[in-house]
Amino acid sequence: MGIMGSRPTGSATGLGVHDVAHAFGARTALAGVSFSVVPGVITGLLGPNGAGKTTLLRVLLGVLTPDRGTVTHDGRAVDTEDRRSWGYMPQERGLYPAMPAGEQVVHFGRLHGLGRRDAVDRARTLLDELGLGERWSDRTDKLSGGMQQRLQLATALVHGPDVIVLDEPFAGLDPVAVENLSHTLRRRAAQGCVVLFSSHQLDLVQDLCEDIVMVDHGRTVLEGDVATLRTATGERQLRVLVRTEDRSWLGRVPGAVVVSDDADGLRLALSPGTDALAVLDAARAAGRVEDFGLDLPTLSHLFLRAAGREAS
Ligand SMILES: Nc1ncnc2c1ncn2[C@@H]1O[C@H](COP(=O)(O)OP(=O)(O)OP(=O)(O)O)[C@@H](O)[C@H]1O
Repeated sequence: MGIMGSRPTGSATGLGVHDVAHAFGARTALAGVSFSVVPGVITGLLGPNGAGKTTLLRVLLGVLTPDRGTVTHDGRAVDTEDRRSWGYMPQERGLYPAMPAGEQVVHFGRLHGLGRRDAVDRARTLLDELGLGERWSDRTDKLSGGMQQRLQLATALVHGPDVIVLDEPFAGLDPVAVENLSHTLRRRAAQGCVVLFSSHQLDLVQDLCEDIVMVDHGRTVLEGDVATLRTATGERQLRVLVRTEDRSWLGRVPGAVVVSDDADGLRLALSPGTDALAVLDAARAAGRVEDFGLDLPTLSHLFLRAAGREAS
């Protein structure tokens, strides 16, 4: 049983995944996963390679029929018609290499039934939003990998879907592109869209996700509101750069354990209930403190804990 955050699950609005299980031959990819994605709340489906994320997204999209379980939208079982209106960005690229970037987006808009003028307007707005406005006329295969990824996203968003599902959208992107894509997803969520994406890069997406579903070996190990999950442990880490070789002051602060001690300073794990300011005062009494900060546990840390992999 995983640890659950504060947001109520099983809500009738948004997407619902109910007890989905699937095996490929003898290999169990999903062992009964349930969660919901609330409109307006960016939700990350997180887990290591092979956890079952892509399999789950394929079930959501109806590409794969699971051995067991159902998918609902606003409390109703989803059908092909519903899914056709969604925006989906698969992990593998599906763009026409020789087609110019802008035309590619227009083409997908037309497939969704948009008139040409409307499709062109939306494509222009989207390429500008994704930082590809200057590349409208360039052949798709002349764009960099990260640009093609953003173009793929544009093709998934051109028809203005209210359900957006993305498989590893951040893989291979540089920090600027990550920020750009994050901004686009935040905007869609703020407009009330359902936004679900998968990632194995937990710490890269921890500031973007509001809700998470963490899976491991086809099971949910952690689920809920990120802020609640990160604060709930009561653990903190204190970074302190103190100008002294003396470490004897550490003996006077119970509840602080040294995690690392290097050029960046000391990193101390504070057990729940430890007064971080008292620890900082002890450091200041020992020497000049040039920098300090208090961090919550990272999503990787929470994953390792929840999945019982701390020792590895
Ligand atoms: N078509 C398939 N045939 C056989 N086994 C499969 C197939 N697709 C996935 N699997 C297996 O199911 C499990 C889950 O795979 P899945 O691709 O869903 O993981 P993932 O979480 O998306 O991983 P990654 O982060 O590496 O993309 C793995 O053990 C994988 O080998």
